[in-house]
Amino acid sequence: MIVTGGGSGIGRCAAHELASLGAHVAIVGRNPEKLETVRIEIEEDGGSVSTHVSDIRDEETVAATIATIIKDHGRIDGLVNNAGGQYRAAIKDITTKGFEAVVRSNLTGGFIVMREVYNQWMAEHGGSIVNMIADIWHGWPHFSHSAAARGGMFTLTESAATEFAASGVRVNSVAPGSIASSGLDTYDAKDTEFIQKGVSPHIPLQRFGTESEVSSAIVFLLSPGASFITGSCVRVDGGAPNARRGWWELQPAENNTPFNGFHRASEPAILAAAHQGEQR
Ligand SMILES: CCCCC/C=C/C(=O)SCCNC(=O)CCNC(=O)[C@H](O)C(C)(C)COP(=O)(O)OP(=O)(O)OC[C@H]1O[C@@H](n2cnc3c(N)ncnc32)[C@H](O)[C@@H]1OP(=O)(O)O
Ligand SMILES: NC(=O)C1=CN([C@@H]2O[C@H](COP(=O)(O)OP(=O)(O)OC[C@H]3O[C@@H](n4cnc5c(N)ncnc54)[C@H](OP(=O)(O)O)[C@@H]3O)[C@@H](O)[C@H]2O)C=CC1
Repeated sequence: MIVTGGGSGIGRCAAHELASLGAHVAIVGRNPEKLETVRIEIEEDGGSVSTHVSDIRDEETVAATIATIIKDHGRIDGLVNNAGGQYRAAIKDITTKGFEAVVRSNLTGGFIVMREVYNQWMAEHGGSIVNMIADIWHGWPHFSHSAAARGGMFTLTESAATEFAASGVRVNSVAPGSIASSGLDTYDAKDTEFIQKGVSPHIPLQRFGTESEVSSAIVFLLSPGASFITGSCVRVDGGAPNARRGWWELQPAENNTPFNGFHRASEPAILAAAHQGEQR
């Protein structure tokens, strides 16, 4: 199994879960120290793991990395195309260079990895691919570059599912909403406040999700349990896109307690609690 972005957050969690189920996990990322830390963790737990330093935007390195994984481990049954990220900015402030950096990170890079895995292995042998996107439905203000890229990845997933089906390759996407992953630590206090005040009040399940809640969707889609699922998107978002004006009047009274003008899910304690659940 390959997990890009396996050195932290959701990717790290998925790598742990896949290794605990008996898979060899090849984790890919730019930062060798992060990968090394996860390698040690997985090996301490008795799992099998290899680390591969590669920027998913660098076509040559990606092609070489996939070739190395096949040479060393003999097969690629699954790909978790998870690496990515973005910074917060209004459209008016996004430079062309910044827009392209985010699109390359969240669309072009994932495309390159998926194409190489398919061409070098899965076209002949089958497999399963999970592409990570985000809660982009109805747009993603202040993250528009990422929304544009993830929207592309959503339809790329649908196209690939049809093109690759005859080769026995399933391709699905997972769309996390607000997840209390280590990835949120890459945002500064102003961004975190924006996320808490602007986003969490609109989550019907009243909290951020956890890394393991996203991982379990990924692992399910990779598994034979999902053998008739391809071209689908599993949302892991606490119902956020379905919340509409007036939705919280439907909540039991004890859940319906706005916090400083915002819903109680915006309390830092809630975020901290979700984080705490993910500590090893
Ligand atoms: C409500 C939202 C809830 C949050 C939900 C989402 C959560 C997550 O996704 S968690 C994952 C978070 N992790 C990350 O985002 C880390 C990965 N991100 C990055 O690596 C960068 O953001 C990247 C995608 C832009 C890629 O960075 P890099 O390859 O290192 O690119 P450069 O640093 O060379 O930047 C190129 C260009 O991009 C512009 N830019 C980059 N960062 C910023 C910034 N913080 N603010 C404004 N502009 C930025 C900028 O134009 C850069 O060019 P230069 O100015 O010439 O450096
Ligand atoms: N947490 C959330 O709320 C949400 C997360 N997502 C997405 O889920 C995925 C996982 O995020 P999460 O675990 O939260 O955050 P993290 O920042 O912890 O994970 C992102 C990983 O991607 C790797 N990465 C980023 N860019 C590249 C690149 N160009 N080449 C190789 N590796 C790269 C990083 O490793 P390194 O630094 O070593 O390169 C890092 O390990 C990301 O795509 C993220 O945007 C989507 C919606 C919501």
